[in-house]
Amino acid sequence: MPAVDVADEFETIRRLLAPLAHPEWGRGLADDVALIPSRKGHDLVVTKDALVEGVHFLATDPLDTVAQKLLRVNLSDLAAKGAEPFGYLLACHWSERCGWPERKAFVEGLARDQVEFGVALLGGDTVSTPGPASFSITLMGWAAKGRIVGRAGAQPGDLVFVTGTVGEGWLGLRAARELLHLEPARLAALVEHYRRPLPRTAFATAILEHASAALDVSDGLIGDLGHLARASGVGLEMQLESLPLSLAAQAWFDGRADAVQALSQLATGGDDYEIAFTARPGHESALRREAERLHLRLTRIGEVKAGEGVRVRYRGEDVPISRPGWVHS
Ligand SMILES: Nc1ncnc2c1ncn2[C@@H]1O[C@H](COP(=O)(O)OP(=O)(O)OP(=O)(O)O)[C@@H](O)[C@H]1O
Ligand SMILES: Cc1ncc(C[n+]2csc(CCOP(=O)(O)O)c2C)c(N)n1
Ligand SMILES: [Mg+2]
Ligand SMILES: [Mg+2]
Ligand SMILES: [Mg+2]
Repeated sequence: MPAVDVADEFETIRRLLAPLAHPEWGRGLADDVALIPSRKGHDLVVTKDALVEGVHFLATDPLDTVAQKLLRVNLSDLAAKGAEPFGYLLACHWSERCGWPERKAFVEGLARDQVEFGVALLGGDTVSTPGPASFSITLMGWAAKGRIVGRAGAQPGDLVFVTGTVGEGWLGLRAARELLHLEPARLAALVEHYRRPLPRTAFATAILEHASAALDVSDGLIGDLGHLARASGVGLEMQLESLPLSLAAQAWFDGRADAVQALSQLATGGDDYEIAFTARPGHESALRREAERLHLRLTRIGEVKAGEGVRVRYRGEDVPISRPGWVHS
C-alpha cells in the first residue's frame, strides 16, 4: 500500500478498515448499515466499552496494542456471559497525533485479533477530535436462547472463583509509568498484560454450563464482586490470601512489607479482564477439569453468604477496603 499524506475519514474507511469487514454482513463498509440475519434458537448478545487516552491507555502505548485492548475488553464481557462473539461496530475518534502510520498500526492490531478471536468488522464511525484519542467497540455475539449467565443468580452456599491471575493490569500500568523496580523481563510481562489483556473466551462454554452468576473484572476484583453481590441480592466473603498471583506479581509482592495492603491493591486495581463467577459446589470438579484442559488457572477465592456486600478477610481477620474498584466521575 503506497504511503498517503491525507488520512481523512474516507481513505481510512476504504483503504484501512474495509479489508476488515465481515464478509457477509458488513456490506463492504460501503452502505449506511450492516445487516445481521437473526439466528434461530439464539439470542443476540451485545456489549460496548470505550477506551480513552490518558484514562484507559497511555499516550506512549503503541496503537496496535490499543486496538487489541479495545477489542479484548469487549470480548471479555461476552466471555463472562457465556456468549460467542462474531462481529463488532468500531468508533474511532482520532486525535491530531493519529496520522496514517498510527491508523495503519491500529488496524494491524485489529486484523491480528480478528483472526485470533474469530470476529469481523460490521461498521462504525470515523471522526477527528482536538482532544485525546478515544475509541469504542460495540461487540455482538450469539448465545443459545435464554441461556446467558447474568450478574444475578448467585445463591448462599455457592463458591466464588476467578480465572487466571489478579493484579497484573494494575502492576503493568505502574511498570509502564516506571514506578516499579523489578527485573526487566518481569516489568515487560506486566506492561504486556496491561496493554494486551487475555480475555477468557475459551472458558465461555464452561461459564455457560456451570456458573450461577458471572462478570468480567475490569474495575477491580473486589469492586466487581460487589456488583455481582448487589445484582444477586447476596453477600460474598473472599479470602485475600487466596488471590492468584503471576510470577511477576509474586516478585513484587515479596518485596512489600505490608502484605494486606499489597494484596488489597492487587484486588482493587482493575484492568484484569479475568472472569469472576459463582457456582454451586457440585460443579467445582467439572470446572476444574475444564480449566485444566485449557491450561487455565482457576482459583476458589470465597463463598456466597446471605446478606449483602463483599466481606474481605485475611487469615481470619476482616480487612477494611476503602476503594474497592475504579469509578469514573
Ligand atoms: N451511557 C450508557 N448508556 C446506556 N447504558 C450504559 C451506559 N453506560 C453503561 N451502561 C450499561 O450499564 C451497565 C454497567 O456498565 P459497566 O460499564 O459498568 O459494565 P461493564 O462493561 O461490565 O464494566 P466495565 O466498563 O468496567 O468493563 C451495562 O449494562 C452497560 O451496558
Ligand atoms: C492511563 C491509565 N490510567 C488508569 C487506568 C486504570 N483504569 C482506568 S479505567 C479502569 C476501569 C475499567 O474501565 P471502564 O470501567 O471504563 O471499562 C481502570 C482500572 C488505566 N487503565 N490507564
Ligand atoms: Mg462498560
Ligand atoms: Mg466491560
Ligand atoms: Mg468500569
